[in-house]
Amino acid sequence: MNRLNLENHLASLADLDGTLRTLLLSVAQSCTRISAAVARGALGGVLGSLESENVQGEVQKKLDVLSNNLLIESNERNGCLAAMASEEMDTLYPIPDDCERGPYLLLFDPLDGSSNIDVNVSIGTIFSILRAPGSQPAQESDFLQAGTQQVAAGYAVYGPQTMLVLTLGQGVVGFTLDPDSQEWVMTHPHITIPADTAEFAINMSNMRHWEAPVRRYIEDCLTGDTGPLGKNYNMRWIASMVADVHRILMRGGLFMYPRDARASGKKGKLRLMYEANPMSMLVEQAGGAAIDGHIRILEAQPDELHQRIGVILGSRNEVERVKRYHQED
Ligand SMILES: O=P(O)(O)OC[C@H]1O[C@](O)(COP(=O)(O)O)[C@@H](O)[C@@H]1O
Ligand SMILES: [Mg+2]
Ligand SMILES: [Mg+2]
Repeated sequence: MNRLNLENHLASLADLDGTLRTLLLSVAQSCTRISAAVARGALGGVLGSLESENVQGEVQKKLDVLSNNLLIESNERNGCLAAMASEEMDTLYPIPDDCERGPYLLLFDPLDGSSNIDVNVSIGTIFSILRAPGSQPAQESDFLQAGTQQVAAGYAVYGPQTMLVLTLGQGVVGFTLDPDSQEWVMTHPHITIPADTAEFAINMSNMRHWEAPVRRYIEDCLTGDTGPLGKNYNMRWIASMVADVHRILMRGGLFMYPRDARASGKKGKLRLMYEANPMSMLVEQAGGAAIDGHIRILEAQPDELHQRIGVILGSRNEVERVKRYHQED
């Protein structure tokens, strides 16, 4: 069989800047290493929590920190980066003085779906790449660029198969990690999201805190074929954004982690820079849409590195309907 791997695919893109190519291979290499740690699970002593909390007050799992360290280790010496930023680090990570610096910024959620680590359910790594504005040394403000400025975004999902899903702004492609050769083999050359769906994903336990437009939409879905949407809906909630978004990229659907009335939910739960932006770029590039309720997520102007945002993304017609419900509210 003639197999196209990630390296050959990137080499075939004539316009791709060589530094960006090196960076993408280096990020993919970090994901290969994280995948190996995830697969060892209890045998590798990687399950369970640490005593520490991250800047957002969340208890860190061993794998959150391990994955963060692997990403730093694999990427600080590749000569591609001015700095990195992560869910698990309070502020930016500057490239050390003894390493060559490069023109890009790398942001990541090293381990997404932390509550699923210890129960052997799909988890992942999400990443976003921006251009560094050029100031040396890099500053936190360099990262505060709208999602439209991303030059690449993607994720690895550690599930029944390990996959890497990537966009460089010209469609979405998917690779599967061959467990024998440890190669990322292209298995999904043109990922697209159908415009319509009859499947939604939301944490229903938060229903009493939702804003009216979200409540209205879900009530319409639950009414089924006798209600205004005229069809019966199914529901899925994995509680790993990476796995829920992966399902949507594979077969369509609507994913929502909306803002809600709780003190902790007023700004949304998911983080703009390393969760919402990269996933929104992937979803848009696959023909879907991504909004915070009112505006396109990719146009949100970030004020801080760990900023949160409401997220509604997936099949285009369904996202438009939820947007309309927000406008009518
Ligand atoms: O447990 P909840 O409230 O359903 O939240 C689940 C959401 O939180 C997240 O786990 C947040 O990401 P982290 O695990 O990286 O903190 C998302 O992946 C997921 O969609
Ligand atoms: Mg996450
Ligand atoms: Mg995380």
